[in-house]
Amino acid sequence: MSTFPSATIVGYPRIGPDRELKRALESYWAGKSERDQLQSAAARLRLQSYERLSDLGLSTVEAAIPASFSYYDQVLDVTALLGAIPERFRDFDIEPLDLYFALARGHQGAAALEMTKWFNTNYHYLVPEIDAHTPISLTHNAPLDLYREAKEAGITVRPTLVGPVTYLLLAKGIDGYNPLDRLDDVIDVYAEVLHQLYAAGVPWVQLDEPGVTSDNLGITTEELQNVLLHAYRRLTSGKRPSILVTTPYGEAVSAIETLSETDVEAIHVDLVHGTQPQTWGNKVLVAGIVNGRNIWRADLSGALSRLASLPGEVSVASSTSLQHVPYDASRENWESEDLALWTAFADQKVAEIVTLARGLDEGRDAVSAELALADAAHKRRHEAPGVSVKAIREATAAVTQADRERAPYSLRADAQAQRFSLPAIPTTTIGSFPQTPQIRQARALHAKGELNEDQYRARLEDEIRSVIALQEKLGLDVLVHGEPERNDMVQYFAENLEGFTTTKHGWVQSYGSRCTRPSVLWGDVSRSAPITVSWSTFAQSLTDKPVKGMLTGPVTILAWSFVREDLPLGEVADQVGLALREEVGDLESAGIGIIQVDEPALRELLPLRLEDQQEYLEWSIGSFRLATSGVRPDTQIHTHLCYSEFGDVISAIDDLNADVTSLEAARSHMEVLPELAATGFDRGIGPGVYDIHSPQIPTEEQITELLALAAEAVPAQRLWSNPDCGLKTRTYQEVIPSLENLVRATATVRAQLEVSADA
Ligand SMILES: Nc1nc2c(c(=O)[nH]1)N[C@@H](CNc1ccc(C(=O)N[C@@H](CCC(=O)N[C@@H](CCC(=O)N[C@@H](CCC(=O)O)C(=O)O)C(=O)O)C(=O)O)cc1)CN2
Ligand code: MET
Ligand SMILES: [Zn+2]
Repeated sequence: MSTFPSATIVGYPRIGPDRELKRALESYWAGKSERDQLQSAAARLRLQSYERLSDLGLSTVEAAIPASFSYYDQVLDVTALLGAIPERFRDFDIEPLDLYFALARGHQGAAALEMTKWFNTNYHYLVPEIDAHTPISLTHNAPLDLYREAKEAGITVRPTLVGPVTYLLLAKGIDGYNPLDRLDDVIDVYAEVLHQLYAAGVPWVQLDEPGVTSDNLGITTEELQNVLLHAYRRLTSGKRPSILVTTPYGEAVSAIETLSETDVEAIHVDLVHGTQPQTWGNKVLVAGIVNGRNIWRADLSGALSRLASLPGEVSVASSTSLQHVPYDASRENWESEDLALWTAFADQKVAEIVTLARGLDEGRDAVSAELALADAAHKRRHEAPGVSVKAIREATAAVTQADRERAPYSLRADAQAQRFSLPAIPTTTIGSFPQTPQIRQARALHAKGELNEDQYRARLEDEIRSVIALQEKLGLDVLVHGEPERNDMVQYFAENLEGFTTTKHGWVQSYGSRCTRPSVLWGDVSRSAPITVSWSTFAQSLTDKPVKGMLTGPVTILAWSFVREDLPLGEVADQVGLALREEVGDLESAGIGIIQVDEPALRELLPLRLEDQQEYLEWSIGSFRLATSGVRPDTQIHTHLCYSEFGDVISAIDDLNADVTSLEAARSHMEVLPELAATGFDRGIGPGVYDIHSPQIPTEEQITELLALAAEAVPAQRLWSNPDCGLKTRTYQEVIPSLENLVRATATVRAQLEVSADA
């Protein structure tokens, strides 16, 4: 076995410091550039990343640098490697890279693979579809290509793949099939890949097994143990490079003990989100001590003490891949010196890891300057203005259970029915309308000072006028203003609340070419002025139909931001909840009768371990209720959740106590409705009747079929008709015919119900 480097990372961002990969991908997809242009842009990006990591101190000779590139998604990469292509894609005569994109984005009527959240992050992977007949055999050893490409540039990288167990745990079995039944076929391919890597002289390979940290994947600890033993005994039996298995995102003690009974050479542990195992045999322990999920400067002194207490051969690493954080904090123009001092993005984290490795090797004194700086940053957090604001602390301390309660639902339902007199199965949308290039451009000009406040506002009001006119023409029942003023549903609120800051270059990949700039929640949160009221009242002034007020909920604001770690999350959530409660109150006072508070990330933040879930649900639901319970009975509160897999939070949907809940449901054919009914849920529900993630326009028949299915599970008085999610990523060309079909289909189902009621 060759030695393992003393410092490494689990993975590095790949979208490019200036989103070069995003631009190259979107240009290629739009037919504006050739495949080889995309491929050379990607190669440039990879080599630049390796050089950067080497400048930051990772070894170029010891396999310290992971080859963690992906064109779209690391799980899809394995699907491509295995050739595990669902039948609907098998007859296309297209190049492998185009087939890869077809799986991600759909192609000529073949629906894309489903996309879902990667563990408890805002990154999405493409769900493999595996059944007894899925072809599984090595297509092309892409990890080997990456190794050779780097080798030519004089750098020994560590090929990195999602491990076989996690791959199958994340896969979807067709018709109840258990994907793990194909474990041996998958291992055959991995073994072949490893053998080829070995033959090419690759010293180390990394297999990521985050699946072992989750209780939500339908496997018992015991079964997992057997599967791991079987997989890694087989994988280590042939000729192969040394193997590092990583276990990021959570608690992995028992899996690590199991892995230590196999012949893998190194095991990674997430020491930030999990606990330290008792034993890891004679393996190299790759200690994930620098947090890959946040952007706060590490407590180097504490980390070094902890590392020094670990017996055996230890390598210093990130807790997870750094793909969840932006590249470089030094590029930001921070609004205070404190923020500059407190923050560390991927590059700063690599430097921290290198520092810790040096401290471990040469002793504390060798890194005393770095330790002192980190200590000073932590000390400063306690004193800095805005970190602890007395009035805000008093307000959250004064919250009572009564602040989280509304009048009984029956009373609300009557008051609302009188106030709004909506038809059966009211039609609505989830909030955003297409973010056109013109809107984005106006925002960019406004940011540069080339459009003043009034000019920018005037453009957005024009947009709202046209969105309202369109909805009236379509015949929708409850309208929205379309959210044109928002760059992002979280960032927009962060820009308008105290206690947050936002970044200019802090892009993080969310899925494919789509990125977000997570906001930074560093201080106590409060609202200094109304945020959305003028937009909502402007929109309402244009129509007699109700226009929904539109807010993002506390849990989602937290989930999609980098949150301070010196206060319990539940308390931070209540601060945000109180700020939103003021906004809800102002919307109500301004005559907005329906207010939607989106919580698409409620499921995402659900802890991976069962034992932690109850506490989470208490504070998360509590903060939503705090935000929404201050209103009159005749004010209708809506919420919106996406990303199916509601199973684990199904009772939480009821506990939110919203009057109307819209849910993603189209791709899963309304499966959620009977589950929800079983919990006793009896309020308004809008199961999505078409999938907005696909560019394909749903037909009237398709929508009618889904809505009729929904009408079997939910009485018409409580059923709503809406798309699965917001329309911001779509074009008007797609949106207009889709909504026309939605309105027609709804009319058809209403008529069917009347006929059967008369009969
Ligand atoms: N935070 C967050 N997480 C989420 C979602 C979400 O909406 N927000 N939705 C779910 C799915 N994830 C998504 C993530 C990103 C996007 C998305 O559309 N991202 C846009 C960027 C959105 C944005 O921040 N736009 C800004 C900045 C846009 C921009 O790139 N501006 C140009 C300049 C303007 C121009 O000339 O076009 C630039 O900076 O170069 C704006 O509109 O103001 C993208 O990648 O393209 C959609 C869904 C789950 N997680
Ligand atoms: C990711 S959930 C999106 C909800 C938001 N109101 C929208 O329509 O875009
Ligand atoms: Zn949504």
